[in-house]
Amino acid sequence: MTLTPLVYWAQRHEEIYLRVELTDAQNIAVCVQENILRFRAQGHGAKGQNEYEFSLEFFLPVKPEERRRLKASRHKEEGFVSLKTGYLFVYNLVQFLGFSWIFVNMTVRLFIFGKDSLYDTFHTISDVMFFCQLLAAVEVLNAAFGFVKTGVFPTLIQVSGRNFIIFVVFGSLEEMHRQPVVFFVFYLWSAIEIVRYPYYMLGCFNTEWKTLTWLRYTMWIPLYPLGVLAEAVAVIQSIHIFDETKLFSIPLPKNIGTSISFSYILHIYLVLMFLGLFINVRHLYKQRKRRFRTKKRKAN
Ligand SMILES: CCCCCCCCCCCCC/C=C/C(=O)SCCNC(=O)CCNC(=O)[C@H](O)C(C)(C)COP(=O)(O)OP(=O)(O)OC[C@H]1O[C@@H](n2cnc3c(N)ncnc32)[C@H](O)[C@@H]1OP(=O)(O)O
Repeated sequence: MTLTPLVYWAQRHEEIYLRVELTDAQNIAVCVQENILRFRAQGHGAKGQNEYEFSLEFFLPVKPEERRRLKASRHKEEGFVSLKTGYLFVYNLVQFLGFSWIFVNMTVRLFIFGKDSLYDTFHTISDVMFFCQLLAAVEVLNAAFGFVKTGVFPTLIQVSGRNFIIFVVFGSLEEMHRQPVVFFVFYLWSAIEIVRYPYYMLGCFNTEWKTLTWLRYTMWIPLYPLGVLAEAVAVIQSIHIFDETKLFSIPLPKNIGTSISFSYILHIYLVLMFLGLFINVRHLYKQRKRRFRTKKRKAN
């Protein structure tokens, strides 16, 4: 008589996770033909040491590339997966706490001090923002090493774009510290992150909260163009300061001229910014379509 092991089923977006309750499993045979998955192995299950098998019929055929992933997800990888999940969860939690502190602090200060709070955002918030944005560089590595299913380039654009603004435009010019534009840039950045990171945290446990998913894939529509616009204002405001202070200017040999102002780089950066905006808006639009298309299909 064939014995059937306990099989746990979990499902998210376009993936199905099956956990077969067998310890010391050996001679594992898993195959997927069209929409049927067959499993057989020897191991210790509910009826002791035995041979166990089961087959499952899916609603639709399994994509060939998904079958490969299925074969690869064996015992040895489980430890790595839980380590990766733990690492991602802690990373997302730290970022969530950092950006929540920024957002709440700025909101409370706005209510208490009104317009005056716009002028000292840099002094009250910049340390935590420096920390969170430096840490965000990890996201490029996460994408590059395949820890998360996302493109390296959009992440690189996002992280380097923000870090250029915070470290070069704001950080190096004291004259920029008291500009209200700092408030708008920091507020727009943190508004999206207090939604994005909890969304990822839930994702680490294959869980989702529909309202949060909707917010994650919708809020960028007004926030991203506004954020880039605020950053462009900051860059434009800094141009004459770089010209006057000659900070970061490139000295030239005497017979050619004095120096090349850093403001030339800023003009090029302004163009890159709108190119970056276009690339990332297109990326986020695709992610949104993918997410909501999957959902609609499931609902039908
Ligand atoms: C070569 C350098 C050139 C430099 C040029 C510079 C030009 C600069 C121009 C641009 C300047 C931008 C400045 C920024 C402004 C602002 O931020 S304004 C405020 C509004 N901003 C936003 O809305 C953008 C927020 N940021 C993002 O959304 C991301 O950073 C992103 C890279 C743009 C898109 O994220 P992405 O990861 O690709 O998409 P998701 O759908 O969220 O994720 C895909 C899947 O990956 C999983 N995942 C991702 N990260 C994590 C994680 N940390 N932990 C766990 N899981 C993660 C995620 O769950 C998804 O998986 P599934 O759910 O299974 O699909």
